[in-house]
Amino acid sequence: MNDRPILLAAGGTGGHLFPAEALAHALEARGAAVELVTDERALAYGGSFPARAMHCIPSATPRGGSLFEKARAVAQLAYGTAQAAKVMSRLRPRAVIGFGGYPTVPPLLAASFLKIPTALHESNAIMGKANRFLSGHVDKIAAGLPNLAVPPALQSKVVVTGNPVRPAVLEAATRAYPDFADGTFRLLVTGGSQGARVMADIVPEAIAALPDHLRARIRLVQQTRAEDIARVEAIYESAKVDVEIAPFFKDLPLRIAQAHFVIARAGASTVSELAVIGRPSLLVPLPQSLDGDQAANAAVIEQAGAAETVKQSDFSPAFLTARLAQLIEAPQALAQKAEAAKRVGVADAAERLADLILNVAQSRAP
Ligand SMILES: CC(=O)N[C@H]1[C@@H](OP(=O)(O)OP(=O)(O)OC[C@H]2O[C@@H](n3ccc(=O)[nH]c3=O)[C@H](O)[C@@H]2O)O[C@H](CO)[C@@H](O)[C@@H]1O
Repeated sequence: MNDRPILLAAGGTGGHLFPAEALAHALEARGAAVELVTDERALAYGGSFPARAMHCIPSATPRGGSLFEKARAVAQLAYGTAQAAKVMSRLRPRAVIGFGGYPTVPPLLAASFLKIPTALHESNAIMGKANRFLSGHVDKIAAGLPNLAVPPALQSKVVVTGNPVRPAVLEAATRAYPDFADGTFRLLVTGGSQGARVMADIVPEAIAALPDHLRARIRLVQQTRAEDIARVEAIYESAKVDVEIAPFFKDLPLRIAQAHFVIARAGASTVSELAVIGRPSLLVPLPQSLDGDQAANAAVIEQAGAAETVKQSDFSPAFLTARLAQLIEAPQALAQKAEAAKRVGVADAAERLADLILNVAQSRAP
C-alpha cells in the first residue's frame, strides 16, 4: 500500500459528500489510503466517512453583500489556502480531488500551487461557481453527466465518470420494468431531497380531473413536503386516489424501480438514478436553479429519448391531466423509454472516478 494518501476535498452538504464517500470506498477496496479535507459544517456528517484521517480547513462562501463582506471572504479563502498548503506539505498527497463548493477552493488551490496532481468532480451538467473557478487550475475534470458544459480550452481535461449512485440504486436497477398486466399504472412523484411545492400545487389537481376510469387505474406514491401534506391528502381523499404520501422516502430507489412513470425535479442525483434504474419520466427543472443547471441535467435523459421536460410555467393541472390520460390509455411506448434511460446510465461511476484519480496521481508520480 502506498502510504501517501489520495486527498478528497468535499464539504458543505450531503450532496457533495456522497460522491466523495463512494470514491473513498472504491479507493479503499484498491488498497489506496484516503484522507478527507472538509469544513466545519461537513465534519458533523463526516463521522462515518471512510477516511484514515480528516482535516478541517477554514473556507468562506463569497456571496453578494457589501464590499467589506466580500473582502473578508477573500481573506478567509486566502487564509484557508495557506492552512491547506501547510497540511499538504506534511501529508504529501499523491493527488487531490475536489467535489464542488467553496470548501474545496483552499485545498485545490494549495495543491495546484504545490504542483500536486489535481482533479475535480462536477455532478451537474453546468458547473457550480467554485468548480468553475478551479477548473483552470486542475489536471482533470470528472463529469457526472455526459453533457457537462466547459469552455473549449478545458474540453481536453474532461472525462465522463458519471455520478456515483447508492448501493440501493444498483439493487433497484436489477428490477425489470413492471408490466401492465393488471391495468394498474404506477406513478411516482418526487421533488428532490427537499421536496418541491410545485408537485403539491399541480399533481393532485391534475389527477383529480382525470376521467374516473383512468384515475381508478393509478397507484400513486408522492413525496410531499410536510407543510403541504394536509392539502394534498384532502384532494386525493375526495378523488378516491390510491396514494402513499411522505415527506421523504428512504427507499426511493425501490419506488423508482416499481414505477411505470416518474414525475420529478431534475437534480443531478435524480437524473443519474432514473438513468441507472431505467425509468421514463416527466421532468420539471427547478426554474431558479443555479445557471439553469437542472434544465441542462434533464437534457441528458431527454435527448436519449427517455424523458420529457416541461418548464415550470407550463406545468399546469390541465397540461398534466391531458398528458397522464395519454400515457395511461397508451402506455406501450414507456417500456422502450425505460430502456433508453438505461442506455445513458452509469452504474460504475465510483470505479471510473477511482481510475481517473489514480491515473492523475500516476501521471506525475516522482
Ligand atoms: C447532487 C447535486 O448536485 N444536486 C443538485 C440538486 O439537489 P437535490 O438534492 O435537490 O436533488 P438531487 O436530485 O440531486 O438529489 C435528490 C436525492 O434525494 C433522494 N431522495 C429524494 C426524495 C425522497 O423521498 N427520497 C430520497 O432518497 C434521491 O434518490 C436523490 O438521491 O438540485 C439542486 C438545485 O438546483 C442543485 O443545485 C444540486 O446541485
